[in-house]
Amino acid sequence: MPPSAASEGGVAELRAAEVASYTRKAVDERPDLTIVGDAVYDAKAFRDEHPGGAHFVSLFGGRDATEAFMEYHRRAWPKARMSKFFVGSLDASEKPTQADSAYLRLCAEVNALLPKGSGGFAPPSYWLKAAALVVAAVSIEGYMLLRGKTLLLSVFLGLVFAWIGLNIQHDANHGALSRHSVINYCLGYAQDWIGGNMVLWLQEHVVMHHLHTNDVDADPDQKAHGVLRLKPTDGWMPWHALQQLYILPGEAMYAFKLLFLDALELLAWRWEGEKISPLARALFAPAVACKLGFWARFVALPLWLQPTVHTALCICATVCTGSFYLAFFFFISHNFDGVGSVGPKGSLPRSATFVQRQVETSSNVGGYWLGVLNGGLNFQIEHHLFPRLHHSYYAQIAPVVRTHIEKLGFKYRHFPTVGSNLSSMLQHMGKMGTRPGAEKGGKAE
Ligand code: HEM
Repeated sequence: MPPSAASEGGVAELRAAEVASYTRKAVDERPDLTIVGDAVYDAKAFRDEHPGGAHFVSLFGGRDATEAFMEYHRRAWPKARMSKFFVGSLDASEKPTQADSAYLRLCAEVNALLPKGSGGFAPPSYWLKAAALVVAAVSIEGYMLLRGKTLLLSVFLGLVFAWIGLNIQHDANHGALSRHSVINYCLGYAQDWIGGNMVLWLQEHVVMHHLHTNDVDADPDQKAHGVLRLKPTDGWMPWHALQQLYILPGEAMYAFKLLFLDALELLAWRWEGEKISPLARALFAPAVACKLGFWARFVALPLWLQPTVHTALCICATVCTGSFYLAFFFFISHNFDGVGSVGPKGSLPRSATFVQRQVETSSNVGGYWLGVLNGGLNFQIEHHLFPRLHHSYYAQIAPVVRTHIEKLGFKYRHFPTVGSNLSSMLQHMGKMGTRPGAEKGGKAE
């Protein structure tokens, strides 16, 4: 018996009629399905009707999308409207993910602050900034191809790449630029233009990092493979005692992983050991083509035109500058003294509410103008709470968010300057780098 599309009770009626029930493991093996709350939906059928674009739904094929829906739409799941895609219920042995009612109340407050009819998408003035960045990137790169590279321009190009990452690709790949999904989708490829990869970024950032921020097992940004010790659950190695010294140069070196090693992850269709949903496989061929295109355009062509060590150094200068700038700002916003970590032995249990998990694992720094430069990502708390809200609104909503969060009794960290945030990050790295027990004269782990 199909559920009544018009009634909120449709799912309950179906359940009474003994609909199929799925364990989480069964859904994990069925990328065409997705879980929302206590119900299972046909993601493959729904994705082409998704107003935000098929790729976002595809990436959640085989996963639980309860919190993804909540944070990307700022409202409760439209159960009745989705009843035609309902295929069964979550098995009674499983605990359904609950929507966070305090978060939904905050969403209503924030939605009321947005300009009428904007939907929280980019205001017209934003497009001038985006156009200026694209023109700058293309002109500098074109000029250097024709006239030869200089180290200074190469470093500046790296900064422009980073600003494109922060101001264009980031919003586009969170679906926050335009209500027209095709615009977000196309501009999402700005990530490939600057040397990254859109599909890997979506998996790493949208699917994993945003929903599992600072989770000791699930946040890919917290996996440092022994190079760094970021949280108390990581094992200690002697070189961690020096991690405050090598963290900053390491952020520049991260470029080489993004540019080259990521290709291996792409070919294996996974990120940090976590599979990318097979439902999103249509993104594979464009991703490989873009990667090859970047190597041809940015590495092979300049070296073919001017095969010198200087050209190679200039290429490295651009990618290392871009990598440093991006990694620096992301790193200080989730790694600072007193930051929360989620999961067993973390400071927050996974059962903590969505709001608490997002707010206590992130921090803000600076104010409006840093937001203009960095695509609002200095307002990391607002960004983590509302990733599909265009960054130009973050400074405006921040005071309301802060009041709401503090009323809930959660910690809201806002560093006044980049220097104070940096020093807190180094303090955190120093604490994590100290041999566990050493400060009390105890034994190492
Ligand atoms: C992860 C990134 C996602 C983005 C950027 C995104 C974006 C959007 C946008 C722009 C809309 C139309 C405007 C709106 O209704 O707010 C929309 C609607 C919708 N999306 Fe998504 N979406 C995402 C993920 C998902 C997922 C994972 C699901 C569920 C499997 C989902 C289910 C829906 C539904 C059901 C609607 C229609 C809502 C309604 O009419 O009330 N979305 N989405």
